[in-house]
Amino acid sequence: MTAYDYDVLYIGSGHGTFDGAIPLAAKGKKVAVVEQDLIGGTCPNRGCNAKIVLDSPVALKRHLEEVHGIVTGDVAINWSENQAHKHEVIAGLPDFIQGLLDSSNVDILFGRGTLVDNHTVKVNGEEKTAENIVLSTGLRPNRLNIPGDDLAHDSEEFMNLSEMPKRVTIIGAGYIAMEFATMAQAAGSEVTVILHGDKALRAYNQPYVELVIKDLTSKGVKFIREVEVEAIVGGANGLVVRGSELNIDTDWVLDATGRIPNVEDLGLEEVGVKFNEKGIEVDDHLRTSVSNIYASGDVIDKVQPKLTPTAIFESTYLMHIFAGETTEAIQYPVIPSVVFTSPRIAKAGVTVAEAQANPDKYTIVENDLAGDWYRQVEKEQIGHNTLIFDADHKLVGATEVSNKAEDVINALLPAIEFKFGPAELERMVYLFPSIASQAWGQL
Ligand SMILES: Cc1cc2nc3c(=O)[nH]c(=O)nc-3n(C[C@H](O)[C@H](O)[C@H](O)COP(=O)(O)OP(=O)(O)OC[C@H]3O[C@@H](n4cnc5c(N)ncnc54)[C@H](O)[C@@H]3O)c2cc1C
Ligand SMILES: NC(=O)c1ccc[n+]([C@@H]2O[C@H](COP(=O)([O-])OP(=O)(O)OC[C@H]3O[C@@H](n4cnc5c(N)ncnc54)[C@H](O)[C@@H]3O)[C@@H](O)[C@H]2O)c1
Repeated sequence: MTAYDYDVLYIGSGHGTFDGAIPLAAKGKKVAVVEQDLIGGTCPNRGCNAKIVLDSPVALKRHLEEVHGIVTGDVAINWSENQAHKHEVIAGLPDFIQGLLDSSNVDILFGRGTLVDNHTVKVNGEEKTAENIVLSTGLRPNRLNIPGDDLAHDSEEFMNLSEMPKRVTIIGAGYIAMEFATMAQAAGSEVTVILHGDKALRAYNQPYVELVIKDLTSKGVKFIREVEVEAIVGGANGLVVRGSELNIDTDWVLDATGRIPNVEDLGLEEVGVKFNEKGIEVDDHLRTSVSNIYASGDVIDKVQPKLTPTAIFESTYLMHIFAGETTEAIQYPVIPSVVFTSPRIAKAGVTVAEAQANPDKYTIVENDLAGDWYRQVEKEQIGHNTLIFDADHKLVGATEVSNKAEDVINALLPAIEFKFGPAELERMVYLFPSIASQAWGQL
């Protein structure tokens, strides 16, 4: 029998790796993680955690504006203090995650990993062998291929801004564009969002997306639809974003046109691992076209949303595979998602579009939450949800736009995932008064 250096070697140290690698090593397997940058990857360092700290005063500001009169006085966000606070909260996360890896005896190999053959990875000129290899290299920002694209910035640079620029122009209308437009506006910038189509956040219920756009527009954000950006040029007074019949003077440009998989210079072609522009191709066991090489997290070409909960589920599934605890194919649970605009839009399960396309299978119930006494407590101005039931009147999908949409969708998730009927619903008792109790009361 061949002796390898490791049972499992992961390339990349994000959620696609560490949530599984730590318990796997704790079960006695010999595990290594290769990382070329900060331990923990995107989510803790330049994604979810960083973003939610910066967003916290934005959500608070909205709340204070809604109860204005009850609470008096002007509210303004001090961006440099917000930035310093973010740094305080997240700076220790790589060491914290490294501590968890160390204490489970996971070897961390700092440097860029490349495949040499199906059992060998080269890091800093040194070759390490493993019985199984997991590719968990994540995504990086797409850059528009236009003249002056080097004058634009990405989401990481936005989240490191020590001062918020006076005028911010955002290209794209996905998660990053909408969340960062919300933050920049609340921090005092004049914000313009350029859409190349006519819709933002395509995966979400469009009437709710339009409510958020209307709200941002009322605060001064400009949304310009159906424009192809052609160039970014330096002007006498900052920058100019040029598009079809459009010239926008601005100080700072965010390229938020999506994220692309890290598949280059990894040795994939040489070893025979198949991939395409959406990521690495895997089977229903997350195995690539080379049988002992797996993929996990955002780098996979998949239909599930490329989010942290998906990456955690995949790395945990692989842990069970490598520990010999399952040979079953991966069965994804219902994966919820949320856009941290203000108000938020969250969803889980069957979408409104799917339900509308299949009226024989689903019943759609729309709720205007303005009449809900609990929502009036905080004088919330925007609140709607849509619940989708199957033929047995079991909840199969939900979406909400409100300040606490993520909490409502989280509260409803067990009913969707486990297909609760009346007996189970009756036994779920929530604290009262609370948002979960109100949400549950709708079922
Ligand atoms: C601005 C932003 C906000 C986000 N907000 C949310 C949110 O609110 N909620 C949510 O669920 N998701 C959010 N996401 C998505 C979330 O961050 C990702 O889904 C998650 O981080 C994916 O984890 P991963 O392990 O697959 O990839 P990553 O965390 O990207 O990790 C990949 C790692 O691999 C390393 N690497 C790559 N190539 C090599 C190599 N050859 N050798 C060594 N190391 C290598 C990289 O340095 C990186 O550390 C956000 C993303 C961004 C960009
Ligand atoms: N709350 C969250 O969970 C959250 C927040 C931020 C990011 N993320 C994750 O990060 C990833 C990246 O987010 P994102 O917002 O960059 O991507 P996205 O795919 O959500 O949005 C990309 C946007 O860019 C537009 N676009 C594409 N090409 C363009 C072009 N040439 N010109 C103009 N517009 C163009 C698209 O129409 C779309 O509106 C997503 O996969 C998401 O899962 C999640």
